[in-house]
Amino acid sequence: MEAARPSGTFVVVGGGIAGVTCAEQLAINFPAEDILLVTASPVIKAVTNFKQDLASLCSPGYPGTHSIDQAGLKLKRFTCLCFLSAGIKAVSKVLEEFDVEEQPSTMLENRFPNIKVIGSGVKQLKSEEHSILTEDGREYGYKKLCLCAGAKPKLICEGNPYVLGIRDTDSAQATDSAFLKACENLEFQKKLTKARRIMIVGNGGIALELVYEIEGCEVIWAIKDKAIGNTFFDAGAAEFLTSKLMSEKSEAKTAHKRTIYTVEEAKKDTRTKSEANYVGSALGPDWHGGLALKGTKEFSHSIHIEDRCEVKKIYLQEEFKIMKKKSLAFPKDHHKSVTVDTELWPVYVELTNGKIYGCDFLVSATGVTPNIHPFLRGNNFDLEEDGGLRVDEQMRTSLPDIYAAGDICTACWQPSPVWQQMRLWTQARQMGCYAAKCMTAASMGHPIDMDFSFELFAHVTKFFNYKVVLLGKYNAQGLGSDHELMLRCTRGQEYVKVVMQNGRMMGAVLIGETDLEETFENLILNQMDLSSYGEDLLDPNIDIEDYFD
Ligand SMILES: Cc1cc2nc3c(=O)[nH]c(=O)nc-3n(C[C@H](O)[C@H](O)[C@H](O)COP(=O)(O)OP(=O)(O)OC[C@H]3O[C@@H](n4cnc5c(N)ncnc54)[C@H](O)[C@@H]3O)c2cc1C
Ligand SMILES: NC(=O)C1=CN([C@@H]2O[C@H](COP(=O)(O)OP(=O)(O)OC[C@H]3O[C@@H](n4cnc5c(N)ncnc54)[C@H](OP(=O)(O)O)[C@@H]3O)[C@@H](O)[C@H]2O)C=CC1
Repeated sequence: MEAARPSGTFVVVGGGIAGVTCAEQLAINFPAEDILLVTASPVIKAVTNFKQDLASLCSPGYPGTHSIDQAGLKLKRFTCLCFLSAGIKAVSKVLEEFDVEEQPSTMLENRFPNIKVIGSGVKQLKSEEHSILTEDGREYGYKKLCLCAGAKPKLICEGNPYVLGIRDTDSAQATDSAFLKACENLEFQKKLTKARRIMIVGNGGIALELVYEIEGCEVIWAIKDKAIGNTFFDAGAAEFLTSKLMSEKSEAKTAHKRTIYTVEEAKKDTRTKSEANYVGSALGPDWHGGLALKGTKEFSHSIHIEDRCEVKKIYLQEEFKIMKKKSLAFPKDHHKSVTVDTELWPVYVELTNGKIYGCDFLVSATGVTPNIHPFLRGNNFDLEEDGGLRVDEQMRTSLPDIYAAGDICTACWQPSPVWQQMRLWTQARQMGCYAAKCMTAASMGHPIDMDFSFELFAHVTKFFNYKVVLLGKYNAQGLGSDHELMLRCTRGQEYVKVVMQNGRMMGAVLIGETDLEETFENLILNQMDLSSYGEDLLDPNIDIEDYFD
């Protein structure tokens, strides 16, 4: 084994958006120092085309005019909101727009000559010795380390080849490369092309996107809740979206937010790595954009929702046949629902509502677990209940000189009343950038204020081809019963909900082209007393922007 480098280096683990943003910010702050980015994935994720004058305050320092065709990569366009406080009480707001690009790591090194990408997974962290061991047998010392190793799908059932999770690009995209054989169980797209019926379990972001995108394959969608999309929506918004889901998909649907970049090119450039230990980045926005999510059948949409239920048991075909023979094993009702279905299926799923469905495979879209094992084992980190590394208001973990950002960490500071952590692209970028600033401040002995990004929760995405903006306590999270809601809804067009508490706006859900986001962001941030405006706030005949100018 090679000797550890002299400690004195900043090391970042993870080539996802949190790690790359962190490394870039460190490279800018310390142009004369080597920044090591150690990553298990063959591509890194970078934010490009950061368009906005004040962006440098929170961007990783991109020139802003990155060529779209660079290296022939397709881009993922992503729009998000960024709030800039001027260091004084007044907070101004600027719409931030950027692209997310998966790139070979050499592109990052070319842009930032003081970043060195180590294409090998971290096998072990030796926190007491301030060093990490990589899969390729090297050891690197660090003076400050930032862990950005992301998260992995939390599956309803581990080790079952018929239960797929969706995380890295490879798990969603089929290719026949030897490299991917290790990920065979995760080749979602390949399996889908042969599928007649699948079951999707879970009610969050991935499930919402999948049920809308999948064509030519029956989808049984099993959700714990009464309404769809519980992580993002209340029952009203869910109903607004369900009607869209159940209607035939429009032509416009095919205009994706962004296109997925195929990693094949990057893989040709890949350094030696342990295939079995490969851990990819989360796909992020528009991950399904370039995938053919089509099953064997000719129809477009066939979705059946089973609500208020969970998966009770999964039977392989042979197991199921035996069970069926011993008919006593199933209550009468079960038997009925199975015998109606004369087709044979590779796998059968028994739900807690008593129904059994045969299908080709299941997608477990049931959330994520921070990636803390196995490489952090043996280090005494404080963990939060969700399995994340606890970080304080300066992104520090409980161990000296170790920071964390993105999906791997759990924010444990006292948050602003209108911010909460969600494991999202935007927050991964903001945390990565802020962690680098904290590492810099600590190295230089300077104090640092909490970044403005954490003043207000703001997420922009698309579901069922509607623009969706979520602001603040959009689902009245943590407000108890002490709040009221105001709604405006035009079926098929827009759904607007605001959450009010003591006359102040605490959150909002905006579905469709409402044009309200800027005004509402301001109202949530400045906590103006809006009691006197009453329902005028959502009156479509009043130009609310003028009102508050
Ligand atoms: C299918 C899907 C769709 C999504 N869609 C959206 C969306 O539309 N909008 C949105 O805001 N968010 C979305 N997300 C969430 C978003 O992608 C994540 O929150 C974000 O990518 C997290 O970034 P990260 O850098 O923390 O982690 P990741 O992107 O997961 O990166 C982790 C990095 O760590 C590396 N790594 C892991 N273990 C090791 C190790 N031992 N040694 C070295 N390197 C290691 C990995 O190779 C990877 O490079 C989606 C997620 C998924 C899975
Ligand atoms: N457009 C966007 O913004 C997108 C964002 N993402 C992000 O990517 C990450 C992964 O997405 P996803 O996997 O959908 O995770 P989410 O956290 O969004 O959703 C997980 C869902 O699974 C449910 N669930 C958890 N355990 C079970 C179980 N055992 N049985 C049945 N249901 C269960 C959860 O219910 P409960 O909440 O009650 O536990 C929740 O509805 C998330 O951070 C998500 O925010 C993903 C896709 C798109």
